[in-house]
Amino acid sequence: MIEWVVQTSELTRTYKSQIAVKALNLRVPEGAIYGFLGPNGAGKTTTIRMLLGLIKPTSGDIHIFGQSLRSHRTSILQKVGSLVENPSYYGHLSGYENLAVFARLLDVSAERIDEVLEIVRLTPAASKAVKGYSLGMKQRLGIATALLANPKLLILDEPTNGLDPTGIHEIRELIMEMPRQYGISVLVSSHLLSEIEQMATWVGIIHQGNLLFQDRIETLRQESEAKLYVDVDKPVEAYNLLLKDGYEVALEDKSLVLKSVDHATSARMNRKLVLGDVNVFRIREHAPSLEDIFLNLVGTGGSL
Ligand SMILES: Nc1ncnc2c1ncn2[C@@H]1O[C@H](COP(=O)(O)OP(=O)(O)OP(=O)(O)O)[C@@H](O)[C@H]1O
Repeated sequence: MIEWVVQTSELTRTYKSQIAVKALNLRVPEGAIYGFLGPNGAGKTTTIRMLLGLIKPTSGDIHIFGQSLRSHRTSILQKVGSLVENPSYYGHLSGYENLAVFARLLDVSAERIDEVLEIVRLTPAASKAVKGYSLGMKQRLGIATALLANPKLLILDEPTNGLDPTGIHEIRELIMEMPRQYGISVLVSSHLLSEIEQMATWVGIIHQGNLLFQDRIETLRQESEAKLYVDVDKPVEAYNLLLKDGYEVALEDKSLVLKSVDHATSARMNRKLVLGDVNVFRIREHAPSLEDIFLNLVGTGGSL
């Protein structure tokens, strides 16, 4: 059975008359890298802020580690590390000194500072002033801060925003290590499908406050497997003919759609249709990309 580290029920947040997040039932499995994907303005940050107790839901519930955030807020948030928007640092202090400030607040040992610097690969730059850090280094310092108190869950809101390809790669590699090496589940938001595709094990797609898809990334990939599209003059008759003959067939926009694309099946199916007095205009194979599926869900307005 899957253990859910985050479970929301009908989570909703409105701003005046605008619904930013609509009856969200988010499920983040333990050990997952959950890619929370959606175009700008979809409701990702609003959801994340609710999960971190930074804003109150208008309605609905949040359970993290199986406990209600409302009644166990402090104990839950002690085990959650987060990076939301660009964190602010003391530019004149070094990376180490900045972490030491947080470590004192969190009552964390000096050894842990060294450990998190090592994890985010900032040890060589630990004594350098943060004002000299690149944006990628600052984001890694942000993740180091989030890791200080040994969290079981890491919540990262668009951590690669504004980074160059090298910076994006470093953050991605870092995120991918979290469940495997440190037993930390991750919820990471992004508006870039390509990014989520490369690191997530689960994906939730949000658009205009609605969760349109949520499952394992493989399930999304299966949707992009090749199918056979058959255009005929009498789609309904053809559909019934194939169905009666035991084909796994569906009717989509007047085309028959079959899962199987092997030669023998398509030849047999073609013969069946022709003998059944159906004119076959075209048999074509098509495999939608993940991008097609995403755009289909959110419409072409969604940025990728
Ligand atoms: N404080 C606020 N007051 C009014 N409306 C808000 C507020 N915060 C967010 N919204 C609105 O709620 C909707 C969801 O915004 P949100 O920031 O959660 O989206 P997002 O998916 O994180 O997008 P982005 O990637 O652009 O940050 C948007 O239409 C936004 O304008």
